[in-house]
Amino acid sequence: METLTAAILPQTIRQRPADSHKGTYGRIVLIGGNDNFGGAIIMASAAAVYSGAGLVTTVTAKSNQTSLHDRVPEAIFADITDVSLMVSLITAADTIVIGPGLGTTNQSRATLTTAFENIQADQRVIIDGSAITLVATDQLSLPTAHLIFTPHQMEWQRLSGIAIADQTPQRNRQVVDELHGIVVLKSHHTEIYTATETYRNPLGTPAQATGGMGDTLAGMVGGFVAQFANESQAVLAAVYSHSAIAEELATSQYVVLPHQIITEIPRFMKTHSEK
Ligand SMILES: NC(=O)C1=CN([C@@H]2O[C@H](COP(=O)(O)OP(=O)(O)OC[C@H]3O[C@@H](n4cnc5c(N)ncnc54)[C@H](O)[C@@H]3O)[C@@H](O)[C@H]2O)[C@@H](O)CC1
Ligand SMILES: Nc1ncnc2c1ncn2[C@@H]1O[C@H](COP(=O)(O)OP(=O)(O)O)[C@@H](O)[C@H]1O
Ligand SMILES: [Mg+2]
Repeated sequence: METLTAAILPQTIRQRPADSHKGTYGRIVLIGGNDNFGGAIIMASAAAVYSGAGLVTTVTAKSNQTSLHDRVPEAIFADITDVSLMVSLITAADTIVIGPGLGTTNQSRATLTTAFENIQADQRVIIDGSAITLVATDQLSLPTAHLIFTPHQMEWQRLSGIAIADQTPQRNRQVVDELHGIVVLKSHHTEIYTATETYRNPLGTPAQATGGMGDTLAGMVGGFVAQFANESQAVLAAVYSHSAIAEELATSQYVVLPHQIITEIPRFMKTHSEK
């Protein structure tokens, strides 16, 4: 297992060409946030915007519209019950993040199934939170695409069938190979399984143990893969940045809140970008 270092940052976070525009930096659609979990998709959306994604659309419950626009005016809102709109947004996207706050009701299941049916092979898809739980409990068939799963240990137990105590790199790798995607297995020592390598994130702090921290990471992963060509590097750089920012804040804070990490992303990326 390789240990991630800060070297991943300038390798991944490139200088922006002068003749670029928002279309250069990815069209990303985030799907999730029921009436109760609106905060999850708002944090994910904000993280994608602050990571530099070019155009961000959030497909969520109507009850979240005002809060979304208040917190993240850069994001476009779409009503999650408007199925034909969601399908057209998915069709036009480069990157899709699905699951933060989606919930596990019949409505959540219908949204996930429709999304999966309309995903295309060249798209990058981050599957997080409730979407992982639904794939596991309903044994949904996965779309053919560039899949990136971001489970915490309990979600990985549901998806892989491996009990938390038995989640060794060897056992995890067998399931990762069957999933045909990148897996970010989140814990106090997050591991990232790419097609060929396994990495350990040396950073992170218990100050991060608060709801919404993973929703924020899902949005960052989405924002990074939407912009940076090398998908594995983009995932590694997002994971590293999320924890590095948290560690910086934790030097003077007992707890680090997800929205505080989000606010710091543009400064952190500038400091650690390609020189
Ligand atoms: N403000 C919001 O709207 C929030 C919404 N959330 C959403 O709530 C839905 C359910 O997700 P949850 O993760 O809360 O619930 P889950 O039921 O999927 O997982 C939480 C359970 O897993 C256990 N667990 C074991 N190892 C863990 C580990 N390493 N990290 C985290 N938990 C571990 C916890 O103790 C807890 O019992 C998701 O869609 C998620 O996105 C949460 O992110 C919390 C914040
Ligand atoms: N003790 C800890 N040390 C380091 N990182 C942690 C710790 N606790 C939580 N985290 C990080 O916080 C995030 C939690 O993700 P998750 O459980 O999905 O949160 P949520 O779904 O509430 O947003 C992960 O990135 C995890 O690595
Ligand atoms: Mg989560």
